[in-house]
Amino acid sequence: MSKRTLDSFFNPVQKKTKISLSGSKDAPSNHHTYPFAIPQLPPEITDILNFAPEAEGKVINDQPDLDLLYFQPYIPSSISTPLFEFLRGELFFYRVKYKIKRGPIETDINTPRFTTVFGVDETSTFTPQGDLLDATSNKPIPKDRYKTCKPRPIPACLDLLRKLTEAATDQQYNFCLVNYYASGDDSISYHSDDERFLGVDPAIASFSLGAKRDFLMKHKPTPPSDDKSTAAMNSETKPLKLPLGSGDMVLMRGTTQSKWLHSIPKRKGGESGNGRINITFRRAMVAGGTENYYRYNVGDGDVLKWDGKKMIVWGEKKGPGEGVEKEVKAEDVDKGYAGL
Ligand SMILES: O=C(O)CCC(=O)C(=O)O
Ligand SMILES: [Fe+2]
Repeated sequence: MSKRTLDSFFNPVQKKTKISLSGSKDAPSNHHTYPFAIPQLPPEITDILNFAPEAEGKVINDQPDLDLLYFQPYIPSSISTPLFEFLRGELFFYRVKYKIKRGPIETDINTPRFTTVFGVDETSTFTPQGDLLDATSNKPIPKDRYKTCKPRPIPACLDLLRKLTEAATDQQYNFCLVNYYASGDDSISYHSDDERFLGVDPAIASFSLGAKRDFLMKHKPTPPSDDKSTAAMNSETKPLKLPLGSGDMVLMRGTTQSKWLHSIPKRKGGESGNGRINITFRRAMVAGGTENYYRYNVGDGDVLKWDGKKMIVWGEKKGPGEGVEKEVKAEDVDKGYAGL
């Protein structure tokens, strides 16, 4: 039997309710699909993150079909800037280009923000070693399950936030999408995240870090009808503007996605030049969701990394640990988020 010292008798071991005790001493997250390893969050951040949410969520459901839970903030204010700096500095990003076809016309789309994504839909799970298993049989997945992408496990630094968010919102998430808006020229146009692969009335938890940006919402147009209640509702709904600050979280749930649109419009001046990160947690139900998310958030272009001042192309090394100094600018026209 081990002896207890007098000191430990008077200072009994604290019972911790932490979800994860991972700190910077643990190995970085790595996987064969990652261009480079992603460090663990430093303990200065994880220790405080366990106190989230800092504020109680406020329900916003005073308009037809709208159901939001707004945390102002969710992430304790003492760590929102360090967390923003950590994620901007340590994650890999992409500037995705793709084509859309409307009838006979093909249009080139340059996504007007930096993006990255991690996760896999409900039909598969990652082993701790990073291998994909079928979620039902627990056997390796068929080779052709993901034809257009290689799913990436959520790194520990984002998985801790995912687990905390699951507990606080009583929902489950298997995807983490990250947007980086470098300046007021970066944006996301009006869309809804109501793809079939998310199931009916999906809950989406959306975090803001860094510069304050306006989050605009408006009801989807309702088809003209003789029905009085529809006409009444069209005139009843008014657009909403949430000035999302660093650490805020908006949980969109119920019919919000099927009936409302949301956007982050371009802005001149203000804080937007300092950069903003958005993290969304979602739950995709089928393999098509996984293929969609990787296509529109990773794509097949260059890997980009923050060099302390700007995003540069990573990979073509010119010296130890350095990427080529090729600035990636927000040259894009926001032709519209396909949101397919
Ligand atoms: O940046 C935001 O707050 C919104 C991002 C968003 O709507 C999306 O990624 O679908
Ligand atoms: Fe969205």
